Amino acid sequence: MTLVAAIQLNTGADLDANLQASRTLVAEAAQAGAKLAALPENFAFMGRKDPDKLALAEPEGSGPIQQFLSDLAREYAIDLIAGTVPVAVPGDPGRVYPACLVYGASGARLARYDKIHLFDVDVDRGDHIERYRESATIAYGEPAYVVAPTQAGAVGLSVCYDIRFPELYRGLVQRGAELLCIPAAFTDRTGEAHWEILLRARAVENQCFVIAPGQCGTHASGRKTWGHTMIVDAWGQVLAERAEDTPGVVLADLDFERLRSVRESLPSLKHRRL
Ligand SMILES: O=C(O)CNC(=O)[C@H](CS)NC(=O)CCC(=O)C(=O)O
Repeated sequence: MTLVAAIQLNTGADLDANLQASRTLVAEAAQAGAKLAALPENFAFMGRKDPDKLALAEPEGSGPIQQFLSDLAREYAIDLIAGTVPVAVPGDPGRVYPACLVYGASGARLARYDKIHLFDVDVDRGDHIERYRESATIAYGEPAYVVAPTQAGAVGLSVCYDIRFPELYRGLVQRGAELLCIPAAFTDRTGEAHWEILLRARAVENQCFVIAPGQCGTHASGRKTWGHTMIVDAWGQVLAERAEDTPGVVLADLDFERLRSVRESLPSLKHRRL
């Protein structure tokens, strides 16, 4: 059994306050005995306007956000999956990579995955359309399957809108993933309709645990996110979920023997013909 934590945040436009909130909840997770904690997409910053984050872009491997993450992992001896960090795009000051970075308990960086699918979507809110054009300020990650070795096993990395592209997760499970991480800032509208069903489907079809830390509440832009941070098992059961629309820690004990018994008794991953 391995205790893991998904951290729900309501990230605002004050970097220091956001890092402080992340620290407090990672500390709470570590004190509860979690071996791994996962922070949501954009945990460090959500500004009034999409381009505001460009000012925080850090070169790969250095900068205050990455230093904070490395220190935090080491200080609490916990593996840390950092939703997304704005990493500079060489030669393009107008966009950042949405990088999901993983740190080990020693503070060393274990993996980097850049979000592949960008949310260029018009969300129909009944009386008006809410327009998202993520690719205007975000650079596409190069398609890749990234599996990070952690204290909670092999973790397949993805971010938010990626959840709608099941082929990514099939590739991750074929490369050994037993836990799928989906840090998110889902819209309240699409979240209500699709969040739980998509998370549980990815868990069932890939026979993996799913850990999905989300943003919640209203942000500086006026947009609302869905919250409902959850951890799901390989049978599709929700092991733990945050019901409150406020920041907090969601904990679950992952039983990897049970995962293996699910894969043995219902060997759908071995029955694939395509
Ligand atoms: O709203 C914000 O400011 C923050 N949101 C995000 O950073 C990202 C990119 S816009 N959100 C998603 O990918 C939502 C996906 C989603 O909601 C879906 O697939 O339905």
